[in-house]
Amino acid sequence: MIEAKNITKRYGGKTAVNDLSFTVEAGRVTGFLGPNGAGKSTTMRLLLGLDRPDAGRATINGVAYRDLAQPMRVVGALLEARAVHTGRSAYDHLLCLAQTQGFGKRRVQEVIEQVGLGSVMRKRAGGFSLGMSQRLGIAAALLGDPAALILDEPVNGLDPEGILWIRNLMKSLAAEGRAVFVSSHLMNEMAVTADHLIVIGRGQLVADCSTAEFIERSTKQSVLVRTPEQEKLAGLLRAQGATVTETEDGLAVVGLDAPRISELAAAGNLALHELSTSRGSLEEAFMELTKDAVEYDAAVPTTGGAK
Ligand SMILES: Nc1ncnc2c1ncn2[C@@H]1O[C@H](COP(=O)(O)OP(=O)(O)OP(=O)(O)O)[C@@H](O)[C@H]1O
Repeated sequence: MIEAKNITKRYGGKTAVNDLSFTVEAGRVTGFLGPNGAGKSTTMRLLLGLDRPDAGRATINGVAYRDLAQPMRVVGALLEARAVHTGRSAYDHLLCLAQTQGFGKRRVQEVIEQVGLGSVMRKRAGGFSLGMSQRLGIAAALLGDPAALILDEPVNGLDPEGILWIRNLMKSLAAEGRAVFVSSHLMNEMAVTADHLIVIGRGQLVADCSTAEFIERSTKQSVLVRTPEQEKLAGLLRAQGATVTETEDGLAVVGLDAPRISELAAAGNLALHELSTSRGSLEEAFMELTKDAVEYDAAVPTTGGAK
């Protein structure tokens, strides 16, 4: 379990992370979302002991990273895949890392196979594509068979095949009982990958809830209605408290669901030519939510995790 308790980090006059608390539970993928500059990388660096918080405490399985006797056995991290730039082969790079922690050649071979780099393991890692570098970075993170993983924007710059691969890997690592904490600024990607979401804006917590709950609460449902009697129906629906907008496609109705609209139309003897329900874009909801962290601080559920 990864835990941040009231962590704050300032750089000069800039507060990058502001009194942030959350828990990343084992056995699920927790998405860490926020627009660029929200403080995601800083938070991950604080969790990994690469920076010291000005206030608060970050722990992994109850212990601060710097106090872990064998950190790679507890938490694996992918921060900057390109940081792997090296003249060494992928195999030698991993072997060096492994030896610092007392892992053998067999473990190196295992993680190489796990990330699909078997055929290129003798090639110079410096010449790897971004996708291959990401795989190598993940192999390094997995070396110690850690209970927790911290991955900063692992899908950035990857092709669709690479994105799918990382998505499935994260899910399977969580299914094995690990705590998987993954940052992204892409809401749609996290919606299909994460079980739980922690959303920050301007260094502050904006939401901490299940992905399903986030989607349910954040996107407005609207119903498109086509009828030859547009004005009459619009009047009927407004009288029931719905917000009705006349668009080129028909009436866009918010505040009443499709069954209720059809009942009201039937009662009013009005024909319906189309009735379809849609949800607003998740990406739009996310941008709206994070555009002003303070304004939206209390607007979204913070169930489970925020302590
Ligand atoms: N070493 C530093 N010195 C000064 N300011 C910093 C430093 N590191 C981060 N910041 C500032 O802190 C804020 C949070 O940055 P951070 O990189 O954590 O955000 P992020 O959510 O990871 O964004 P991105 O997705 O763009 O990486 C930004 O305003 C950034 O400019």
